[in-house]
Amino acid sequence: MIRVTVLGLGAAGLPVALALQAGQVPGMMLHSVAASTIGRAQAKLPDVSAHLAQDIDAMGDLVVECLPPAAFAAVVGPIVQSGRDVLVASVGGLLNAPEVAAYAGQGRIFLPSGALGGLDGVRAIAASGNAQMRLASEKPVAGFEQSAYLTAKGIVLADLTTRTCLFSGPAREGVRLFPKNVNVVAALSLAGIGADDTQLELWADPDATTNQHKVTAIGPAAHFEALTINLPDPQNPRTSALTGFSLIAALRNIAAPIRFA
Ligand SMILES: NC(=O)C1=CN([C@@H]2O[C@H](COP(=O)(O)OP(=O)(O)OC[C@H]3O[C@@H](n4cnc5c(N)ncnc54)[C@H](OP(=O)(O)O)[C@@H]3O)[C@@H](O)[C@H]2O)C=CC1
Ligand SMILES: O=C([O-])CC(=O)C(=O)O
Repeated sequence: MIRVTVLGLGAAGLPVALALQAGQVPGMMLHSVAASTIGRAQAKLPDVSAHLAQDIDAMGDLVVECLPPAAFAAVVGPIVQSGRDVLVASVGGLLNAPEVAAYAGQGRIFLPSGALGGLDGVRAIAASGNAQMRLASEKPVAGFEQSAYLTAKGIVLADLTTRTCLFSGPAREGVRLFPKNVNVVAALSLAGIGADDTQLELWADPDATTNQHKVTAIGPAAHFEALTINLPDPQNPRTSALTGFSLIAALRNIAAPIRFA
């Protein structure tokens, strides 16, 4: 059995821990969990060993990272360095903290599709060369946080009455400015043609009730579009409910003798 540690028990991490606990990932078992404090982790999962996210010795063979982006680099780098494999929800962390990616090889880093559909087609189109890729993402206003960048652009989220473009530009810049919102474009970039050549448009819509992500990938062999319409997690509207299921699907794939690749 592969022993799994889940770091972060919010919208993404809690469903993963519960699925492991319920035996829904063949070949894997829930070993331990972490939240912002040991007490908060124990309150959510009283029967599971809880520790801090920095306590590497307490972790199992495979770690599922579901932390806020700000915690990513300091926590994930040393875990990968310790030789453990990590399935990462905060995919944008790999762009914002490239030193973490440099440790891959000591332990492996697995990337899920997260709240996005279509990365299989994206990878094939990227392999065909000469591709163009872009993502248009749209969320309810409650899915965003006011930031210095938005204020400098004259955008006050609380005042928005119409669908508004918050950002248009290269994925790398979008991930830097909106680390909690566009892990999806980080995943698209890493699966496809890279964060400098992938384009992002980010929209906030006061009337929206779903998080929508539309991938467009154009290559010499195929033209591909994938629209994912996600329901937001009820507790955390920034995060789509599909994210946790994508992590569960990724764990099943990692454990399976016959895998998608
Ligand atoms: N790849 C993708 O497509 C997507 C990725 N994401 C990303 O996934 C990550 C997790 O998102 P989500 O589940 O929505 O986040 P939440 O805010 O819902 O949950 C975060 C969890 O991390 C815990 N936490 C906070 N700080 C620490 C710390 N220092 N050590 C240990 N635990 C800590 C919190 O603890 P407590 O419960 O005590 O508050 C909480 O359980 C984020 O980076 C998010 O941007 C999100 C959506 C899609
Ligand atoms: O959950 C979503 O729809 C997308 C998201 O927050 C992210 O990619 O960071």
